[in-house]
Order: sequence, then C-alpha cells, then structure tokens
Amino acid sequence: MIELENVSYSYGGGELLSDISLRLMPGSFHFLTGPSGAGKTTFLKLCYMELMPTSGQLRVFEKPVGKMTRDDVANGRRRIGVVHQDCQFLNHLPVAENIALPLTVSGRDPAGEAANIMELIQWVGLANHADVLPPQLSGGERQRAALARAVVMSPEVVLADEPTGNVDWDMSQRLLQLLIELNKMGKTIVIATHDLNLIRAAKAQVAARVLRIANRRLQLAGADL
Ligand SMILES: Nc1ncnc2c1ncn2[C@@H]1O[C@H](COP(=O)(O)OP(=O)(O)OP(=O)(O)O)[C@@H](O)[C@H]1O
Repeated sequence: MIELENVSYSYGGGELLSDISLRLMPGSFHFLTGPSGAGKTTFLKLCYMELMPTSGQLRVFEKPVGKMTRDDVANGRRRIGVVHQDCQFLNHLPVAENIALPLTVSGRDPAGEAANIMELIQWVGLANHADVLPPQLSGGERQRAALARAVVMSPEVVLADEPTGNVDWDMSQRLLQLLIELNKMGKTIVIATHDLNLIRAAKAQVAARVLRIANRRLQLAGADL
C-alpha cells in the first residue's frame, strides 16, 4: 500500500530521517514510537504525501510519488485517512459538518450521505454531540470526532498521530477498540504514540508490529513491547 525504499528526509537543518525502508501491507497494524522530535509526524506526513522524500523511493498505492500528477496525489490521499495530532477542526462548523468535510472537499454532497454520516457518528459514540461546535467537546470526544472524519471517505489506510494524547486510560482504550475494529474491517492502521501501555494492550488483541524511530533510523522494536 505504502512502500518506502531508502527514504531520507531533511527539513534543511540536517537529516531527520535517514535511509528508511518499509512496506505497509494491506490490513497490517503498525505502531510508531520514538522520542519526541524523532520524526514520527514527519514519517506520517511522508506516507500522506504531504512531504516528499529528500532522497529514496516512496510508492503510494504502487505509484512512485515523484512521478505523480496533482490528481494522482489527490486520488491517493482520498484512500488515506489521517487523524492529526491537534485534530484541526473548523470551530464555526458543528461536529457533524466537520466529520463530513472530506466529502464536501472532494465534491460529494454530504446531504446524500446523511445516513452513513450519522451511522459513523454513532459508531464513535457522538450521537448527542453531532450539532455542537468543536470547542464544546472534551479531549476524548475531539479525538473520536477526528477519527470519524478520518474514515468518512472509507479509506484503505488510517494514519493516526497520537490519537490518545491528552485522554485518560479508559478513553484511550475506547479509541484503540475503534482502531482495532477498523483493522478487522481490513484497513491498514499506523498509530504514532508514546504510550507503551496502549501498545501492550493492542498487542494482546491484534498482530501489531512496533516500529521505532531513533537516531534518524526506523527499526523494529524489541519483543518486550
Ligand atoms: N516544517 C518544519 N520545518 C523545520 N523543522 C521541522 C518542521 N516540522 C518539524 N520539524 C522538526 O523536525 C523534528 C521532528 O518533528 P516531528 O514532529 O516529526 O517529531 P515527532 O517524533 O512527531 O515528535 P512528537 O513526539 O513531539 O510529536 C523536530 O525537531 C521538529 O522541530
């Protein structure tokens, strides 16, 4: 689905990610760990084609990103759902409209898909919050709304950047269950997180691989995790 071959990335002030090779296979479940500032968000941005490698090959859905047209990139991104670290809602729009935003942006009419959107809102447990504005949501509610928005286009891949940051253990478990359900539907999941307990809880339920970025390199984490 997403394949990196000897990918390096530099923001300009030196190399941040160096010589990274990885294949994200369909239906796989990956965690991405590493110290703050190691480059986890940057790695996810490469997978979403928000950043282009400084060197190496990145293929998304079999296509080399260097040879993609703008349409190719847009089409590829439609197949990837992203849960951003800071959620990034439009605060003047109700939660339901924020969740439906990717449909609107891609030219689909949310009114024609109202039943599916409501089903999604119920799935994340926000039926009573569909009409409120994002600033009125708690941290866990925001994260669940962000997850619903990430999957409203039925993506094949979900990239979640610290989806359980700033929520308590019960809520992080609830978010994890939603991500596991998505994986059981066949979606490829990548979760960047510092939360080793979350990783342990997931590994008891799914065959998750744990990757670690340290010293610019991506490694498979030890079996102790
Ligand atoms: N647009 C940018 N321009 C220059 N440097 C940047 C940019 N974005 C990120 N960086 C730097 O790249 C490094 C890696 O950032 P990144 O957000 O990928 O790390 P992270 O592992 O996700 O960190 P955290 O766990 O704290 O979220 C940091 O030192 C950051 O300051």
